[in-house]
Amino acid sequence: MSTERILDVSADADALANRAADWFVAELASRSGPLAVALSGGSTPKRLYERLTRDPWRSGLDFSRIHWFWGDERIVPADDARRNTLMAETALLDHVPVPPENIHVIAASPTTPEDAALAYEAELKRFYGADTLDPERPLFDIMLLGVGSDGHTASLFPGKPSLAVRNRWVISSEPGLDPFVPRVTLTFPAIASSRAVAFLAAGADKKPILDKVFAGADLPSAHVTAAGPIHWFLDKAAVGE
Ligand SMILES: O=C1O[C@H](COP(=O)(O)O)[C@@H](O)[C@H](O)[C@H]1O
Repeated sequence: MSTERILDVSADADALANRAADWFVAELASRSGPLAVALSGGSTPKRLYERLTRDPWRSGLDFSRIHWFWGDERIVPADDARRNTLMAETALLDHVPVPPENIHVIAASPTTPEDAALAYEAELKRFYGADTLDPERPLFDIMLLGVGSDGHTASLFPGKPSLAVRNRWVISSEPGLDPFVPRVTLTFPAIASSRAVAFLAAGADKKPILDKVFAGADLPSAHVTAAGPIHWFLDKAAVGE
């Protein structure tokens, strides 16, 4: 299991999105067979998603092979602007030739968070073809993550019992930060079953929490592991001079 960090610092959020898009396409190009990507919500990945609808990135992706999942979701109605799915559809999935069966959405309300989590775990197990994660065969090819101002990632919030869950792939979780709506999140073991993880964080408001993460603070985003290195796509404002 890798905890190696690779830092990639760009001039600004637009340059960061270009770097992350180059990396995303190159990562998937090196793999054969069906591909699994877990998307995150948040402001920074939106720019990456928009890049992937345009060349040169778009023509570098074989959309028939890519399956799209989410690392976490807000359990609100499907048309609620707080849905991570809605953001990814609007920025990316509505504009590219994705077979509908390749989009694996976490259920919206009125499904309860626990039912949504159980159904998503079953969906992931069906896709993976087993009930147990094999460290030699990661579930995801790419896992995209963000870091909140409190150090949370996906919907794994500091101090919450969800951080200790090892026997589930997907759970319902309580928010520790706005928006205070019920959430569903992958657990640490499911996130760790990724060939490559990329965190995206831009802007000066991320600097205080990134300073803590890189100083080794006990925060969810600092505890992510993966089969391969953990890439951090950042901009200069987020790291300071
Ligand atoms: O609530 C969430 O926040 C994190 C971080 O988002 P950001 O806008 O501060 O970058 C995000 O990664 C997660 O998917 C989302 O549900």
